[in-house]
Amino acid sequence: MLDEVVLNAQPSTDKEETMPCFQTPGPTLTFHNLRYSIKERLGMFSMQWVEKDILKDVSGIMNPGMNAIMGPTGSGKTSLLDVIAGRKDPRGLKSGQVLVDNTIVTSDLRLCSAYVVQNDILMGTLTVRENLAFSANLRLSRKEYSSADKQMRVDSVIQELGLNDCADTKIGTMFLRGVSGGEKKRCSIGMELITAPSLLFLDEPTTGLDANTANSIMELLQKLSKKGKTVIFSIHQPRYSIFSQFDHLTLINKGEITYAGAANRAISYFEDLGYKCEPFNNPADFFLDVTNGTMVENDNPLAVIYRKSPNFLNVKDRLTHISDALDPQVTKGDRVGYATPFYYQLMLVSGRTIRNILRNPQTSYAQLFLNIFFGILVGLIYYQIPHTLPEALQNRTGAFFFLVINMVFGNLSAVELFISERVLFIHENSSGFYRTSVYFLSKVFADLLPNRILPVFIFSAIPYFMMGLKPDVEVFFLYCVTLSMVSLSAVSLAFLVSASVGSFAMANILIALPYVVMMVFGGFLVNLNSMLSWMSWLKWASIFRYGYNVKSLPVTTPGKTRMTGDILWGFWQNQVALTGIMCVCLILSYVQLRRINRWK
Ligand SMILES: Nc1ncnc2c1ncn2[C@@H]1O[C@H](COP(=O)(O)OP(=O)(O)OP(=O)(O)O)[C@@H](O)[C@H]1O
Repeated sequence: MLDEVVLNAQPSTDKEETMPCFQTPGPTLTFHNLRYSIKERLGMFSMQWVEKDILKDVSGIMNPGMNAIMGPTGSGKTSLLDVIAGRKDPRGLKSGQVLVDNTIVTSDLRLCSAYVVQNDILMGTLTVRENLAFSANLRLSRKEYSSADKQMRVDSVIQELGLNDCADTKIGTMFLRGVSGGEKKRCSIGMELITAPSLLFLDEPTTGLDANTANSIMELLQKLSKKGKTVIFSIHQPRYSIFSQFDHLTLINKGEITYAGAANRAISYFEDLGYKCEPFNNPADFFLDVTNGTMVENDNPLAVIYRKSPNFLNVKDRLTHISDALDPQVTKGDRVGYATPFYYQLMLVSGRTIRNILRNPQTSYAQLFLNIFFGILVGLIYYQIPHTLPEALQNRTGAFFFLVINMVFGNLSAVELFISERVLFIHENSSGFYRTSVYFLSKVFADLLPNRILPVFIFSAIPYFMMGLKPDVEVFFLYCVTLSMVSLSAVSLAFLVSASVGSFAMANILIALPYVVMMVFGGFLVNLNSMLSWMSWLKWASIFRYGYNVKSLPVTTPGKTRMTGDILWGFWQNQVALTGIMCVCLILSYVQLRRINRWK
């Protein structure tokens, strides 16, 4: 289904037909008296919090064209961009409003606006065309766009962004060299242009790129702006050729605006204040030097001067007119829904997950190899278990404990399941690609189940026959079911940990703890009846215990081939308990995914 847009089609040559997405005129974005603050702890162990303003009473107007937000490191340019793009936690916004074409904007605008993040977030195992097709299929409504329309949109974006040469090259991963940095950035911009946005936000689009690539990215943005789009971006210290492409410049320092107006009038503004830009000095460097040089402790004299300047008074005047005409009942951004239905999203996201596993199979191979290796090892150690006591009992107990340990600890790799894609999920989910439930179910159906069940069956079969357990299909099946359930419960717990934390180090610590506690309460290392009663309840949560209980099933009893009702009843009780653990972990994982902080 990922191929809903036919991926290898030739780019259309009809210019008029392929460019409709770049014709919509951009809106005017205004922001009034924005004050944004964050809470900081007074000291590392302090219970007291202080509020720190990172945007202080900031107002401005951004028209269609190239709107740059510039300032020194930590000045608040990304924060300003995020607040006006609806990406920053709305709880921090203490006052002010953002309007798009004189209509109040809610933070749900992020679901339907275009925002290119600083670090390109793309699926590395997919090609440029496949990534763009993924965006088109999910973000363009099926009612309004046929497959051919979507394909045409992908082709036109590839053409417009000059991505023809690398359209069928993979983006690249840790193991795979892919497209260049500039091509990756173009592809990230293309992911957003697919929806034909008239308003485009970009966070530091040139950071990490060499001078020529940075220049070509900015030329591309300028081309878009010339077609009427409102392009708003933060940028740190651009070279002159880039600076000269700006239409509007907002200079910010310590959360306050020190200049806002036409970019080509900024030098004369500062020269009027007595700062001289040397003939060969880069204006961007000059502005940062002036800004940094005038800061006196917490005073920001340039911001004070700006607030008295005709530029600011003019902005204020226009903003007052807009405010007066405002209808507070009308908002943009609420009732924003997804462009595609649930089942369709599930097919596309699952398809991408499977494709990603197939193209990046190292972990799956390692998992399979480990299972086969341990299967043979267990089979050799406990080869043809004798039927006489005490060897029969000791070896069978040891063998089953070993099997269950492998089932549980063999799934440690599952903690990376979600962490490795966390940033991608947050970006796509908050940009309105798909629902959280879709992502969660795609992981369960396309990753968790197939990746964990197939190796378990291979692993289980090898030692079963080597150990000389009961040659009975029914018993073998029940034995495999138990080990699969042990594996799935252990994976679900790993998935819960993976969904709850953002770093591998934390996840490894958090998963090791319950696994070890469960092992202790598994019934092999300690007699559970002789334990302190207030501790012994932990046995009910032990995956090891329920898995280990299977040991009574496949015993070769000469002359007795059927299982008694008691044994079967005990067997199903264990399966119900394992299913319960699995379901609880999966439900909690889903809750954790929903709780992830999507704000910047
Ligand atoms: N969520 C947050 N939590 C804590 N501090 C924050 C948060 N967001 C922003 N800040 C602080 O606000 C200030 C402005 O940050 P911001 O990222 O907007 O600056 P910037 O100008 O974009 O810097 P840079 O060029 O280094 O990216 C910084 O001191 C930063 O530490």
